[in-house]
Amino acid sequence: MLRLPTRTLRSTFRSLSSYGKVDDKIVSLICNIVGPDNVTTSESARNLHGTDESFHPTRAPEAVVTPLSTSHVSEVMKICNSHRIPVIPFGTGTGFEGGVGALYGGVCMAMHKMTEIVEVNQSDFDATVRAGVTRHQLNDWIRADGLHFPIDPGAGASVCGMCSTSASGTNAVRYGTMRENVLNMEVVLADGTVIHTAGEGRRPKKTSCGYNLTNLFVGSEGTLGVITQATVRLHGIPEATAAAISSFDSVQNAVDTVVMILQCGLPLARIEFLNSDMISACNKFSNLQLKEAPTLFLEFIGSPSGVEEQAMLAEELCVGNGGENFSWATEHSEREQLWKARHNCWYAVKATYPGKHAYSTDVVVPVSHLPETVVFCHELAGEMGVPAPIVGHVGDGNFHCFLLSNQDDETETLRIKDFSRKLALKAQSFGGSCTGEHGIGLGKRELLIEEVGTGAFETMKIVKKSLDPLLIMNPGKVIDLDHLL
Ligand SMILES: Cc1cc2c(cc1C)N(C[C@H](O)[C@H](O)[C@H](O)COP(=O)(O)OP(=O)(O)OC[C@H]1O[C@@H](n3cnc4c(N)ncnc43)[C@H](O)[C@@H]1O)c1[nH]c(=O)[nH]c(=O)c1N2
Ligand SMILES: O=C(O)C(=O)Cc1ccccc1
Ligand SMILES: [Mn+2]
Repeated sequence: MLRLPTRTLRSTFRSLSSYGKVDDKIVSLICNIVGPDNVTTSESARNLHGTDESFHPTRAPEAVVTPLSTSHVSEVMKICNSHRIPVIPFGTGTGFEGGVGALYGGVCMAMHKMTEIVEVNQSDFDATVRAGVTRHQLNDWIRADGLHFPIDPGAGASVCGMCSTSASGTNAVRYGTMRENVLNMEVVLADGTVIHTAGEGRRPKKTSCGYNLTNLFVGSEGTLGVITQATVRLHGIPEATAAAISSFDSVQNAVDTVVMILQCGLPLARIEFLNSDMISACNKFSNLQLKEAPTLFLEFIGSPSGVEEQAMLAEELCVGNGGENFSWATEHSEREQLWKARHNCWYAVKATYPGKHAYSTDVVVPVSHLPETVVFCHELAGEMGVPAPIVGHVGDGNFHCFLLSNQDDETETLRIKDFSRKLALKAQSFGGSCTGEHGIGLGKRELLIEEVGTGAFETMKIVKKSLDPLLIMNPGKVIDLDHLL
């Protein structure tokens, strides 16, 4: 039976609610560890490291530290823990949920100088990278070996940042998310202890060895420790690839087609849905001439003949549901142009509505509920007068609705929050989740409680307090401090 913390524990926590300041003494202690070039209190560096892609309220950290090694991270953690100073890990700042803001002050642990690709085991299909390595850098390194790391959040995120948010992207329908692709991580805990979640040097493709600490830290959003190294799965670059596109006369028909294609067991590499507002933004931003209608982008991989067979079957299913303009390309440059435009959706909509604040929803539902959830989203946006470009990794039942508001218009901002909440509750009512890949951060903390229920939430609190009793790791994210004090 799970229990709330005892009264004594509660009063201890209450007395800890004020954090230590990063004064000159702390800066000089940190400087002694990492050297003067690797700690700064400059305003520009602090501002840069306090913000991500989101519109969530934020605050700059008091100092930015750039460790060069795991032992640097560990020694800095020991200082921060003993002075009760918040530590906020920072990868590349491409997150969507306000994860890097220093809400209670403290030190930003910016990982970009830990850039080593430690090893690539070509014949075992795995690689180990330090925290500053981005997914693009890893892919550039392994391409000549015929390998790739397919998890693709549009941005050039760090691999360890992706571990931290449990990221995925357009390839997840084929290759899974970070959860299925991380084999081991080195993590520095709040008190400076260094652990390897699956044991030092281990990289088995399967394991039944005790509690799954790897998946505890995947998705922990910097609230349980600093991930200093990750061992990830790699995959072979497919022999042949084809991309296809088809437009529909209604959202319903387009999304029904997705369900049908999945039910036929067609081994897709990607299947993405874009509504007409999103296509319109992409046409302008990426200089495309696509019909402004609900559209599917698809990709097939395998042998040349297998790819052709898949594309023809997909075409049949699309046409059967009223899909028009089915066209497919095997040419690398044509495919690149299409997927580049898809990955630039975020920037395309931001450019279409300059000056507006952008927010993205991230619901995911069991795929049989996808059509009604997307249609619900589309109609609710219409009713509420909210412009709503939609794009989604529909093969996983996951989609994003891009919401825009005037920064100074409080009513509009509230309307968007209300919309986002209604959509998340709808997804939860279908057995889905308020976030498929962007995380909880700041905006979805209440939805987390509704989603997992009291028992699981209390268990999460116990985990957090056990690993970080002084609550210094990225405070205020995922679980509101009020719930922990
Ligand atoms: C244009 C575009 C498109 C997309 C996306 C972004 C952008 C700008 N994203 C979101 C984003 O890329 C994703 O959340 C990444 O995992 C964030 O990685 P960063 O390295 O930028 O982490 P960032 O620095 O933004 O940090 C994110 C969170 O992780 C923590 N963190 C970072 N590094 C850590 C470390 N080493 N140890 C512990 N905690 C750490 C931070 O404290 C913070 O809470 C996304 N995502 C997605 O899943 N699917 C998608 O399709 C897209 N698409
Ligand atoms: O492109 C994606 O898949 C994203 O996760 C980012 C995003 C979110 C909402 C609208 C456009 C892009
Ligand atoms: Mn996405």
